Amino acid sequence: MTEKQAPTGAAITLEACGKTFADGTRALEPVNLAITPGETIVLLGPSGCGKTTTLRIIAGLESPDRGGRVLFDGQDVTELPIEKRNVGMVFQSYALFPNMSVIENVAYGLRVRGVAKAERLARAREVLEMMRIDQLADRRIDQLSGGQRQRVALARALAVRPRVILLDEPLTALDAALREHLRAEIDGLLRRLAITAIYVTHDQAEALALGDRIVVMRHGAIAQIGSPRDIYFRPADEFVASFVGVTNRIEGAVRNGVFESAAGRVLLTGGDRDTATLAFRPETAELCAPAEGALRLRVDQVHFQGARQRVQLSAPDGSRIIIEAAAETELSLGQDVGVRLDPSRIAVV
Ligand SMILES: Nc1ncnc2c1ncn2[C@@H]1O[C@H](COP(=O)(O)OP(=O)(O)OP(=O)(O)O)[C@@H](O)[C@H]1O
Repeated sequence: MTEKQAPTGAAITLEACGKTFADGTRALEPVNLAITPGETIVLLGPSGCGKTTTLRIIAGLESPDRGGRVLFDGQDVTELPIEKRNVGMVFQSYALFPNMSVIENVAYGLRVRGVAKAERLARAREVLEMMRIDQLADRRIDQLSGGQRQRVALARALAVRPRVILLDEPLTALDAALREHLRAEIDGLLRRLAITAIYVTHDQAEALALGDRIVVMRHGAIAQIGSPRDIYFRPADEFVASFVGVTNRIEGAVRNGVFESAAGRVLLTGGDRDTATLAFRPETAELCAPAEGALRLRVDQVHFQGARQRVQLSAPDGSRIIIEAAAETELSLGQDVGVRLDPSRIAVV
């Protein structure tokens, strides 16, 4: 991540914004959220948790239930329609005009705003150059690849110089390699422009890479708001822990300051408990000889990933543990191994 410039984006505040649809579906519990100018906020959560509804309320495509308010830079915009809010939007499906050229698509928002032709084409070209796709200016949309289309969609959203850009799963339709590439590009662009951005995704890797802060949502409510590190290393509850990456869990009990389970014993600093769950991330554990580890487990599966390998282990009681190991470590299925844990990176819940 590079540092952002002095912000040019709007501060956005949601006050008690809930949403009940006409058919009675309660999509959103009253949500409070304060987004600072220039910040990139990621709304993360499983399908149906209310991410898109939140985004549409900010855009002005949906109004919140009575009592809810949306503020841009302190000004109440709750009653303002989308075209008066100066927001840019990018969707998963490109929503470009197929019969117009790239530059006409990018200039479209300026045309709607009554900007004269010469100026709107100049501004559209400027955005295309900034995104390094000016060589595509005269192509038709159906002559573009998926990645190019999504760049054009982003250029079109930025051309109107919005105070906030709203992105709803913009990379979902693209293949994995392209997704990662474009994600890095979007990150660089948002930071360079210091625009306020709200990005909806159900992909945790995308959220961790892009967000200044992440809002984890569940059943129409906010489960946790925090920096990517907060969310990853200090999840507020089981739901956040399991949604954001793989977490290993071992059931056991704590006696005399020692966590005891079928997989092994771990020295702890906390108090005793009859039932306890030890939780840790795959990359915080280390393989070692069976006699040297806190846990003793059996190798069930090995997935070679290039620089690393992901190893699935099992305990005598059947519980499964995933860890990451250096690719050079040779492992055979059924082999007994030890696992060393970093005491500062385990949680007992
Ligand atoms: N116009 C509508 N009428 C009735 N229910 C709706 C409407 N739009 C959305 N919903 C419901 O509101 C809930 C939240 O939907 P929303 O689209 O905000 O979820 P989401 O988190 O964006 O999900 P996804 O990741 O699948 O897009 C869902 O149960 C959905 O079915």
